[in-house]
This record gives sequence, structure tokens and C-alpha cells, in this order.
Amino acid sequence: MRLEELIRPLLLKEVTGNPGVEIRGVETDSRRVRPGDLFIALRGFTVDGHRYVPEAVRRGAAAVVAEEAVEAPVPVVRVPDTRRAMAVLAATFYRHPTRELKLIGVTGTNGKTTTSHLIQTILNDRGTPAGLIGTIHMRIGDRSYPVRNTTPEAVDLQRSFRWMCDEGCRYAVIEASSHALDLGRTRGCEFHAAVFTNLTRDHLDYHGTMEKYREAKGLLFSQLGNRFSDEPGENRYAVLNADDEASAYFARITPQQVITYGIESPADVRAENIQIRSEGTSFTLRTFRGSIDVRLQLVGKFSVYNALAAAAVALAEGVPLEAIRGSLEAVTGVAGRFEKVDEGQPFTVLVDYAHTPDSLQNVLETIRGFARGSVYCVVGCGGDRDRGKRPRMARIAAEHSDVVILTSDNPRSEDPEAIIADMLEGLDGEMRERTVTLVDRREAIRYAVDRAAPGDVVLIAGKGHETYQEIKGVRYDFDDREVAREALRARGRVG
Ligand SMILES: CC(=O)N[C@H]1[C@@H](OP(=O)(O)OP(=O)(O)OC[C@H]2O[C@@H](n3ccc(=O)[nH]c3=O)[C@H](O)[C@@H]2O)O[C@H](CO)[C@@H](O)[C@@H]1O[C@H](C)C(=O)N[C@@H](C)C(=O)N[C@H](CCC(=O)O)C(=O)O
Ligand SMILES: Nc1ncnc2c1ncn2[C@@H]1O[C@H](COP(=O)(O)OP(=O)(O)OP(=O)(O)O)[C@@H](O)[C@H]1O
Ligand SMILES: N[C@H](CCC[C@H](N)C(=O)O)C(=O)O
Ligand SMILES: [Mg+2]
Repeated sequence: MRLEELIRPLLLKEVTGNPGVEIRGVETDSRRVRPGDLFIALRGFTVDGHRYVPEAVRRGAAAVVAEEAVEAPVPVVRVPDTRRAMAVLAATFYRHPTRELKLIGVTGTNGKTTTSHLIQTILNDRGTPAGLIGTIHMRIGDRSYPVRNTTPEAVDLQRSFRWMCDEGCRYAVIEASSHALDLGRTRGCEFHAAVFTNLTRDHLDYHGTMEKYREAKGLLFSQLGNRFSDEPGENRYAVLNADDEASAYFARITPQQVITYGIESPADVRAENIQIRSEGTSFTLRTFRGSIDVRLQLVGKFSVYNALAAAAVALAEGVPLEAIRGSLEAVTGVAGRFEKVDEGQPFTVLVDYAHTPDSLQNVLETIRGFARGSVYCVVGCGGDRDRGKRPRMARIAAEHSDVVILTSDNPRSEDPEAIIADMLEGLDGEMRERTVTLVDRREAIRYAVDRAAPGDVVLIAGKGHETYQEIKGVRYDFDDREVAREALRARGRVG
């Protein structure tokens, strides 16, 4: 595509150099620029992308988009806001792939990955292929690809959507993180459906207040747009959690139709007669198209919420109730979410991605519901993230378990000991007596595994599927599931 064609939709621009140059790709990271690319300079939190224009040009950038005057031997397009321009350019370059796909966005503090996975499974099983982008990976067909962010930058998103179109996908399901919504990564995505899981405390380091956090999530619902269709299957809609008070706000800011789901409050899609067991959860799914009994292999009341949200989307997409049940029941789990590590030991070891106060509480309450013995909780908090959640998470761990092992999560650039000290602030004297602090996560996991007795449960919380640990800016290989397995084997050899 020629530069002049690509930049035609931009209203505010000033071009120097030959606008007739051919553009082969769009890139925001100079290190990934290939010959013929358009390099867009973004101001980041760490560095200013404008600094990397020379490197981008050295690597063969055919043109540059910038906010300030930059010296470059290639055409330069100046715009007032490169981040805003990026979304337009990405959607234009990749020929608006979300007009060819039905795009479903899932937002909320907890449950995005799980709910997206359930939606994708139902749609794939029905024979309407769905691509997925989220925390664990991007998935198209049977193949998975690594992702850097839960919700990638606009350019990466649009590129992935075009790829999904080429691969025959009819749907794309994405997790829309609050950071991404706030930074405009999803601008230019034409959402077909927007799903809300829940809103509880997280990311206040970034958003500042719960109102701002809610506002960021709200962008997904305003981005559903104002267009109605005469075809019922083409109409856009929001799926909201009737049991979460933030839903009223999201309902107000979306012009589109709303489907609600819930357990406690009246809702269009409800779960009744819920029974939670250690191997699964059963409930009656009551919907505007009839009722059906469902037996999930997923554990906990929170899993019922995720299943209801997915069922609501599936119903709106015309999937029959029987098929919804079949798909939901077949899901064995999502990597790193309530994942059992089983080496034949007489106690339970669970790895879970709970890294917020609310998710930790939910998971521990679920465990308490079936644990026959003591509950050990190994937990830490991420560095360079919301400090306010640290004492809260430690307290929740102490309130709902018998032995607490405070350790490191991903300390990132922070001092690991200082993060643990912040966590300890949440504990009273009695709680501290049954708390151990072991800054080395491997040692913390071994400590719990070595002491657990038959019938006990060891929860290793916070890192779930992650296969690294970031300490002082360096990423080391680390997988809670592998480390737990090693510890179990070592104990087996000794005992
Ligand atoms: C706070 C935040 O969101 N940071 C994101 C941001 O990084 P940044 O602003 O520090 O980028 P930067 O290093 O200053 O670079 C600025 C620009 O210069 C460019 N650059 C930089 C270096 C270079 O050599 N050449 C070059 O061109 C960069 O590509 C970028 O365009 O832009 C990067 C590129 O898109 C992101 O990968 C990065 O996410 C970091 C890794 C991150 O941790 N983000 C978290 C907070 C986040 O977004 N999380 C949410 C999920 C949260 C949840 O689910 O709970 C997510 O969607 O992932
Ligand atoms: N609906 C829910 N409500 C509360 N907690 C949940 C819910 N679903 C899952 N959880 C808990 O939250 C953890 C994270 O779940 P999941 O990965 O699905 O959420 P997420 O929103 O994608 O998280 P992230 O923001 O880190 O990407 C799970 O391991 C579980 O402990
Ligand atoms: N998407 C979340 C993931 C947190 C996972 C936890 N293990 C941590 O590193 O804090 C974040 O970036 O805040
Ligand atoms: Mg996620």
C-alpha cells in the first residue's frame, strides 16, 4: 500500500518527502522494523520512541510517523498524537479485519482468560472457528503463539485479526485489559460483543482510583458503537454481570442491547441449584431459551460466573442450549487456573493465577469448602504494581488458610524483601505466628509441600501459567507447576 493511501483517513497531518512510497508493514518497535515498514514513534512510560527513528531508518523503514520534527532521509508524517494515529493506520493497513470477524471483547478484574477460553471453545465446537488473544497466548486453530501483553498494541492486534481472517476464523475473542483500553490499544476494533466479568481492586498503581479503573473498563462498552443492524445476528450487545454493581454504569454508557447473567440477582441467564465439589460444579442453567443441567469440571462459584458469561454470548450467537452444555462440560480446565499437580501424593497441590485480593479470597473459600485438613497458602505480590493490594492479599491468605508462606511473585525492579514487608503490614500478631516468609519462591513451595499431611491442600497462588520469574529486571525460568512437581518427587524419595 502506498503511504498516501494509508494516511488518507488521518485528518491532521503534515507530510514531508515523497508520499508515493510503498509501505509493506507497520511497526512501533524499531527493533522489529523490516525494510519497507512504516515506523510509528510512540512516547512510552520508559523511553520515547522518537529516539529510535534513526535505528528504524537504518533497518529499512520506508517512512516515519512522529509527533515532533525528526530528521530522517525518508518521508515523515507529523501528527498531533501518534498513539491515536496508530489505531487508524493499523486498521487501514490491515483492511479493517474486524468488519469480517465477529469480535468479542472480555473485560473485568478476574475471569477474563477463563471466560474467553470458554467462549472460544463453544464457538469452535459449533463449527464457527474463533481465534483468541489473551494472557496465556494467541490461539488460531490448533496453534498457539506467545504474546507480550494480554491485549497487544493496536498494530499487533489488527495484524493478528487479519491473520485470523486469512485462516478462516469467523470470530475473534480477546481479553481487553484496562491498561489496553486506557492506552487506546483497542481503538479501531469493531466489537460485536463486550463482556464484563467483575470489578474489584487491582491496578490502582496505574489508574489511581477505582472510578478511573471502572472508566477504563467502560471504554469497551462505549466502543461497541452506535450502529444498529436490521439482521438480528449482526446486532451488537453487552453481556453484564447482574451481581456486580459496576454493571449499571456499563449499561448506561453502551447504546447497544444488554444481556445480563447472575446468581444472586434477577438476570436473563442464571445459575440455580449450584453444587460445588472438589472435582467440579453442577448447576441448572436458566435462560431465555429454556433450562438445562450442567456439570462443569471447573471448580468454584467463580467458575459458574465465567460459564454463565460464556453461555450468554453463545445464546446471543444462536448456539443451541444442548451444544452449550456439551462444550462447557468438556472443558477440563485452563492452564494455571486451579490446576492440580498430582504426583500420587495423599494431599492436594493447586497452582492458581489468583493475584488480586478478590481472586485469592474466592479460591481460598472454594478450597475451604472441600479441604479435609489444613490449608497452606504460598503467595507473593508483583513488583512495580499496585502496592495497596499487598497487605490485603496477605490478610486474606491468613484469614482463609492455616499456614501462610509469604514469598516473591515477580518482584520486577523492586526489592523482594520490601514487597514481603508491605504484605506483612496486613497481618496481626496471631496471623504472623502462623506465617513464614521465604523470599525464594522455590524454597517456599518446598516448605509447604514438605509439611503437608494427608487431606491437606497446598495452594500456590499468583503465577499460574507463567514460566518465568522476573527479579531485578531479569527473567529466570520458573514454573510453579514444575517446581511443585520437583518438590513432590524429592519428598517422595525421602519419605
Ligand atoms: C505500562 C505498560 O503498559 N507498558 C507497555 C508499554 O511499554 P512502555 O511504555 O514502557 O514502552 P517503552 O519501552 O517506553 O517504549 C516506547 C516506544 O518505543 C519503542 N521502542 C523502544 C525501545 C527500542 O529500542 N525501540 C523502540 O522502538 C517501543 O516499541 C514503544 O513503542 O508498551 C509496550 C509495547 O506495547 C508494552 O509491552 C508495555 O507493557 C508492559 C510489558 C507491561 O507490563 N504492561 C502491563 C502493565 C499491561 O499492559 N498489562 C495488561 C494486562 C493487565 C491485566 O490483565 O491485569 C496487558 O494488556 O498486558
Ligand atoms: N469470575 C471470577 N471471579 C473472581 N475470581 C475469578 C473469576 N474467574 C477466575 N478467578 C480467579 O482469578 C484468577 C485469574 O483468572 P483469569 O486468568 O481467568 O482472570 P483474568 O481476568 O484473565 O486475569 P488477568 O487480568 O491477570 O489476565 C483465577 O486463577 C482464579 O483464581
Ligand atoms: N496482568 C497482571 C498479571 C499479574 C501476575 C502476577 N504474577 C504479577 O506478576 O504481578 C499484571 O501485569 O499486573
Ligand atoms: Mg487474563
